[in-house]
Amino acid sequence: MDYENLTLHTDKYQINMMYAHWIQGSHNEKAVFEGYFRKLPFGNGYAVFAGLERIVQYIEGLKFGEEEIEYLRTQEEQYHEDFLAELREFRFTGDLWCAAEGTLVFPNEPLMRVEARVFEAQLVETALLNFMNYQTLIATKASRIKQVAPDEGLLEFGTRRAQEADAAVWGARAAYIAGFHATSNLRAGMLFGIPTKGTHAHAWVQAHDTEEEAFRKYAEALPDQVTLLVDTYDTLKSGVPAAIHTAKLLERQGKRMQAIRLDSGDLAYLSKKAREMLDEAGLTYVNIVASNDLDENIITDLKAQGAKIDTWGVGTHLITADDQPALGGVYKLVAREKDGAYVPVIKISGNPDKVSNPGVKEVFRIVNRQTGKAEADYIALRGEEDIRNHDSIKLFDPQHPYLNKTIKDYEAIPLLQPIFIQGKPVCDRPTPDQIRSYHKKQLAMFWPEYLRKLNPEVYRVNLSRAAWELKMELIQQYQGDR
Ligand SMILES: Nc1ncnc2c1ncn2[C@@H]1O[C@H](COP(=O)(O)OP(=O)(O)OP(=O)(O)O)[C@@H](O)[C@H]1O
Ligand SMILES: O=P(O)(O)OC[C@H]1O[C@H](OP(=O)(O)OP(=O)(O)O)[C@H](O)[C@@H]1O
Ligand SMILES: O=C(O)c1cccnc1
Repeated sequence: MDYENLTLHTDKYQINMMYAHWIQGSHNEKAVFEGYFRKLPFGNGYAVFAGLERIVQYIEGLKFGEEEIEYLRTQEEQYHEDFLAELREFRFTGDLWCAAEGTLVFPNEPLMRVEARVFEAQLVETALLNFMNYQTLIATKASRIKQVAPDEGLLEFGTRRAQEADAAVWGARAAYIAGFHATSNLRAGMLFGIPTKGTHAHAWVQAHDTEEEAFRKYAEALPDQVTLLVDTYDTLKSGVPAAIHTAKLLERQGKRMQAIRLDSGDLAYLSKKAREMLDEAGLTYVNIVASNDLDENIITDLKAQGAKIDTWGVGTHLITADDQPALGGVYKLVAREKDGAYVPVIKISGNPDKVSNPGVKEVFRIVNRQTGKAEADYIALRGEEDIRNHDSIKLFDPQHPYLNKTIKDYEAIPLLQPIFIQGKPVCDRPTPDQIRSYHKKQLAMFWPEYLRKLNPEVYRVNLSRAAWELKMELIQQYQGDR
């Protein structure tokens, strides 16, 4: 079995729709789908787009091999042999436009746009959403943690609690993009070239007669990277004193112990006491690492209590995004080919938030040239007059007219970049380090009011007048038809 082939990493209904299109002869008609989410996770003011590298790998690897074809034959006896033969020839020949990883993104703006034969565009929905939703969620969670601990070390420790192996490595990458410094997962390090770090577990201490012996032997083995876990028996009475003793042994060899790690108890109290003890012993250079079910709220609290912690190890709450374990990104048809031309399509819902924005769209980030700060995102229909050539732009909020705003001297930066054109990859593949520094620059483009953890300001995402009018026209058309 080829476990690497992700072509059937899709919902069966996609293949059913592909089949029905094929039977009806409409499978080669072009369709445009857009991917976006409707609500920000964790009550955050922004999300950090991630998942594109995985999407590119997936699209490049799309191929129905003999195993896949044989399996489909067993799943649905109505699938015609000629359809299965067509699948054997399948490859992605369309266009994919996508936001860059690390970009700050907001609800209801297109982050991915697939323009392809409906046969192809339909197949990829499930996987694209799977990758975008998970990685964007974890990058956003990690970014929240980074916001509250901007000057400390951040280690990703989540693999043992991750929802299986893929989530662990891609989650580690997402955390790195958002500003974490290293992961404990070596495979993530090897795959993506991100830094790895590791201390030791309680098992190392338990495997010796005394804590002092355990620490000494560890220091003998890895003298240049000694971080000792001090909470196995009694943190302040035995763990920290034994660690101090080991640090002194290392000093005699001209070496410096790196840190101690606290993994239970009152982390504020213990870190302050441990700091005092280390300082009194002249070990001001020994850092304190803390772990144990941390997240952005506990870290904020610990800092408010004056905890003396230099590095945070964060696992479960980050990698599982446990306060909101899914991002609800969707993939909606916005235009389809009819008689050789595109017609816009809409999805209407009793829930106004779920009514889709019809038509093929572009997204621009409107950046004020005076301040260098982002003022709003602006969604226009493809083919509208290019707003990059205008002197001023009127941001229009049809539902709240008093919020209208005119911006002068702005730069309009397109958010969607070409990734595949006619099936060929056309994008650079930035490294995680490049994405990480791009993300940092993205953050600098936003006022802190949008970035705060609790009750952030709502960043403006507006439709152009033409995009709004098209939406109203289609709503009227469908409601008039009833
Ligand atoms: N001073 C503090 N203020 C707020 N939260 C804290 C403080 N110290 C520790 N915490 C958090 O409280 C929780 C304590 O969890 P828990 O009761 O499982 O830990 P424990 O009993 O200390 O250790 P163990 O992992 O051995 O069970 C953790 O999420 C930890 O990060
Ligand atoms: O708490 P997290 O944020 O998930 O960070 C990772 C945790 O994994 C390890 O211990 P493990 O949880 O396996 O055992 P423990 O709870 O007994 O320390 C480590 O000591 C951390 O506590
Ligand atoms: O290196 C560590 O301290 C570590 C790694 C994974 C999970 N918890 C801790």
